[in-house]
Amino acid sequence: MDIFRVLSRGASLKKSKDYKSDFTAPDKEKSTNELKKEKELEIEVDKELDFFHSKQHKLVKEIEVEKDDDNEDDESKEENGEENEDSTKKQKLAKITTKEEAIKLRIHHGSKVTGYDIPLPIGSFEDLISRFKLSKVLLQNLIHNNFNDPTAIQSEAIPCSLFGRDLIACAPTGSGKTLAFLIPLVQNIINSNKKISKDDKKLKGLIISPTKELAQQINNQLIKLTENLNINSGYLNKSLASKFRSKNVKSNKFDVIVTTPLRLIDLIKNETIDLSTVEYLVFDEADSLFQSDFLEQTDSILSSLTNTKLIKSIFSATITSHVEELAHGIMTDPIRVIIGLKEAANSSIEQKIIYCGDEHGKLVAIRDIIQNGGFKPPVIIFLQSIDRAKALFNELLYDGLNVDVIHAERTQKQREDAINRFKTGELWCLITTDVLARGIDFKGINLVINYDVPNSSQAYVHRIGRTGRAGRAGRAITFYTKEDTDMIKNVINVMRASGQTDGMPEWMRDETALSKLSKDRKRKLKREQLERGKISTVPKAFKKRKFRKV
Ligand SMILES: Nc1ncnc2c1ncn2[C@@H]1O[C@H](COP(=O)(O)OP(=O)(O)OP(=O)(O)O)[C@@H](O)[C@H]1O
Repeated sequence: MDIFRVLSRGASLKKSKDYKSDFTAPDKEKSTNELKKEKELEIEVDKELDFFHSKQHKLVKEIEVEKDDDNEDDESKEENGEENEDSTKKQKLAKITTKEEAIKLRIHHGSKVTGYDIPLPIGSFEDLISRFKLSKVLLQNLIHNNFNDPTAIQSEAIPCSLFGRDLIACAPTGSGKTLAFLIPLVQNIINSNKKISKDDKKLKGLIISPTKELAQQINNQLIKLTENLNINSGYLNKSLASKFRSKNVKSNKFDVIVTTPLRLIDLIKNETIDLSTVEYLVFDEADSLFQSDFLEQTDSILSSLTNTKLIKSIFSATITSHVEELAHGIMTDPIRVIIGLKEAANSSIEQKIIYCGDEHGKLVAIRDIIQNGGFKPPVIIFLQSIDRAKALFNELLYDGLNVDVIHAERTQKQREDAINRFKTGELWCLITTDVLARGIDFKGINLVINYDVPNSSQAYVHRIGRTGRAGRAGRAITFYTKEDTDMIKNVINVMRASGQTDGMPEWMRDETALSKLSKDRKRKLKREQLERGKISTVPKAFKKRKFRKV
């Protein structure tokens, strides 16, 4: 790619009146062919230099301009299935049209796609316009939110769901799985709504998430994506659930509902929600929803979804073979998309483990990181229980750190406040339990500290996945003590699979150095909480003034 040709063009600041604002020569001096080539080159260069896809591509800008010029007309052409000839020409770029191109893209992305009759991936969001008549308003909403190019999982998952296929999708943390299920869901709803009158609208989409924070985050993303599309989505929080229970709200008020399992089951039991019209079902963080503590609830939701046309998708960064087996049991000919390695963490996270001996050693280690400049905010610290999260919070508060704590015993308001302060940078460090380990998208977290070793390799992948998101770099440090001899093996396995052996002591790098955990032992570790010593170095009398009840 001739990057320098384009970058050096217009380097002279002498600007005659014949020259355009970007200092390029006037168009009349160039042939149409030259101009076309130059435009294509600019788009390519834009893409090559725009590592985090933060710039709007010219191609897309042009589609937007056309749209703005003739908004209504375009939409009606779209409805009639007509296409604007000019924009079709422009859309020729970044298309995947052959199996060979698909193979190349899949090698580049590290994607493995299996199943019967697999559709070609997409090379760009614009590709969706010609192949699936993607709504231009939806494309505009993507661009306005700076989603310019599809990530690997989006390239594969979106066409599968638009073709109405059941889907098992596994891709690294922070790689854009949310949009991978929201874009086709929204487009499918746009298509269905075109065929009916406003009064006949019915609830069509259901998204299940294991935590309230994640459900709310998904709904926020959905609201941004559906701007000007006349699509109603609702996060089933306490207040909305009570409106359903008192029959002040009916299912057909919404096109999509995002919820945690228990809230929904409560309404199913009271027969105040009608799920028989739902056509698209997504289980986000599916492996957690298919684990024994959630399985009964998941099953009961599934039995209320009676529409024979129901399309099901499951998404997670960690999908075990047991979960896949369960998924196959409820799906029809699903397509399986795996991005990267199933057992690995996101490759942009630098992982390290630190041996601390005992509990006292952990406090010494964290203070050492703080004092030696390794604690670059924003930082998230994970602990195994609410009591331990509270105890560490009071220790670090005593040290004068700008810190807060989130756990299941804090009120929804306190949790939301802390999250907002953390997001705006007012708060530097958030201490939490596994309640925030999955799906939560804090932008630009620099460091995740596992103060307590997570109890499974999946929990480890999700916790450290709060950093290193959307192409950014991140760091993860895990403390371990003599009590963690078995538990740390889960972490070591993920580090090995992710090529991060530099972050472990040299003697551990040899694969034969540590005996493997049996399946039984892994299961036991997941179920039981390790007994740990108290977190405290400062006598209570000294702490009194700063001690806060949390
Ligand atoms: N196509 C895109 N271009 C640029 N940024 C994107 C794109 N798709 C998603 N993102 C951004 O990437 C970040 C991570 O996305 P998302 O939360 O969907 O990740 P995820 O794969 O679901 O992660 P997790 O497994 O932790 O739930 C978000 O901030 C999102 O806005």
